[in-house]
Amino acid sequence: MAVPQEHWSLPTLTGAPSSRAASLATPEALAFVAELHRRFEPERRRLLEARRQRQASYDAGALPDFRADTADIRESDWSVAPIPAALRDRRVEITGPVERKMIINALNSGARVFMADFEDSTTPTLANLLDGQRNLRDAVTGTLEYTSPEGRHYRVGADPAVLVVRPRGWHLPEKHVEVDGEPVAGALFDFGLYAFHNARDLHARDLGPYFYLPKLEAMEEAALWDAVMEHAERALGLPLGSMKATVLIETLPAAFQMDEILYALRRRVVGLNCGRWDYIFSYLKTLRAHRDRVLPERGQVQMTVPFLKAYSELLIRTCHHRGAFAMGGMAAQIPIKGDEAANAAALEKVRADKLREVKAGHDGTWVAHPALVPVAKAVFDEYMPEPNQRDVLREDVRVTREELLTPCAGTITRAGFDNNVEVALRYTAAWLDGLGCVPIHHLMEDAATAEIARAQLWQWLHHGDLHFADHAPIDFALFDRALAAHAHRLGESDLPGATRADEAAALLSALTHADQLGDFLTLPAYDRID
Ligand SMILES: CC(=O)SCCNC(=O)CCNC(=O)[C@H](O)C(C)(C)COP(=O)(O)OP(=O)(O)OC[C@H]1O[C@@H](n2cnc3c(N)ncnc32)[C@H](O)[C@@H]1OP(=O)(O)O
Ligand SMILES: O=CC(=O)O
Ligand SMILES: [Mg+2]
Repeated sequence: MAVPQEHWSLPTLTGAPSSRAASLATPEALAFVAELHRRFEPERRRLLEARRQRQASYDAGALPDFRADTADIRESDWSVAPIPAALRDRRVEITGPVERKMIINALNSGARVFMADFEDSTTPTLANLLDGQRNLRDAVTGTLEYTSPEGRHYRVGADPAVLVVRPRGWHLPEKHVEVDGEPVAGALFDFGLYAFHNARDLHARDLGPYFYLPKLEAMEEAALWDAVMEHAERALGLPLGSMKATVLIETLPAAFQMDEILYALRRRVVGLNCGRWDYIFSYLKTLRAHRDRVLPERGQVQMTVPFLKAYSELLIRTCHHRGAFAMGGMAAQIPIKGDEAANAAALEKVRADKLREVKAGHDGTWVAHPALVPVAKAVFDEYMPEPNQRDVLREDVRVTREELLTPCAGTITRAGFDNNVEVALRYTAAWLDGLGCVPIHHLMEDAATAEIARAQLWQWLHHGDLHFADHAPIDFALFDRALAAHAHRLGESDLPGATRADEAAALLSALTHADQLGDFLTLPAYDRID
């Protein structure tokens, strides 16, 4: 409930970040965040409630569809605003958490863009968030340097990647900052602090500020971001539309509203991105009650399967018809040290993924590691000699509702089940320990990929009648045994999260045994940090 203005209190920050980091949470910056909260929190809550209602209808048997009330947006002729020069060539974008050394490495990686991530790859401890904001501020002012414990010195070189920041999604609270007795939204905290400190400097240099917007489910959620940015532009004295956004299409409901999301943000949107991992998670979550739409184990759900191919092609067609960029996504493979053959095979998988993307018409792609920049760049340089390929309209693409909703064929193996248990556990434990992205069996695992593992386990166990490829039933006893074994092994190891193994196992057990699939792993996990 809105608090009357005469009772407004000053925002409070709890917790004990380092003084250097806390120097960014100034009274003025927090007042800026508080103003965002007071203006936009009611609408954020309304939109989260709309998500719950839509999900209830899917649980009752309905299926997502293109909206009747927005047909005119899909059918009429309009384009997004002109793209700023700094973002006209986005062939390779590197992503990573907002950790100091990694930011420097990412900016120096040779990628055109660096997406600094407060979402899938960052655990939102107060220290991570404020250190991250500090690091980004230093990057913007050109003072970002780092000396490692081994004495290696890092500084940003000439021609760094263009900085794009991904704040948290609409669903996450920021419990360390309260306004009128309520926690602010994580999204508004991340966006607000970054914009407050950096927007004017970046704008003065024609470098932004630029944002990636995660996990949207409807055009109204995009419209809320547009209103937030408009307010911030006015408050900071920037021209309207100067804050630019690229939107991840990484939920199943959003795939039915690509035109609408572009339209809602048309003053400032630069493109859409195929956030494949959250998209698969969202497919599982949205259709969790639909026994006929269960997916095979996650290793078999590749971008080449029909429902994912349809989603990526629809994204390319939609973006290019509106003058926007159609960004590809993240291959999960990362370099493998000490095994040349395995490393070559991993790089070849990345190369094949990028080749598929550039040939389909994507204007650029994501990589998770600096060593993958040259791999992706070589493919895009060869097949996309111009800065982008927005002129490839993909008129041939016609995607139906059923194509987006039809699951791919495949199986569930015991190894796939066990891998889901291991990844969900190890990732959750690392996340609780403050590490939001970790390598597991030579794959990048972050909040999105771990959610797939967790959601699959829930779905396979709760349908109750599913079997492994060898016909053995999938049951809770097996899950409990696998979880206990992995928790023991992790606890005995020196892997990330080892000290949080039991806590992570208890959380996963509760989430997996619960009658309802929890919306996000990171929500109950957030109660266990700081
Ligand atoms: C689904 C999605 O949302 S995808 C987007 C979110 N996910 C990400 O952004 C993934 C980012 N990637 C990472 O976090 C890491 O690459 C990991 C965790 C997967 C692997 O990390 P590591 O095992 O530490 O990698 P590795 O040891 O090979 O690193 C070698 C060097 O590259 C650096 N590096 C690795 N990944 C990155 C990155 N994404 N950005 C910048 N530098 C990086 C390391 O800091 C290290 O630097 P150093 O040699 O100066 O010490
Ligand atoms: O954010 C990206 C994804 O794949 O999820
Ligand atoms: Mg994601």
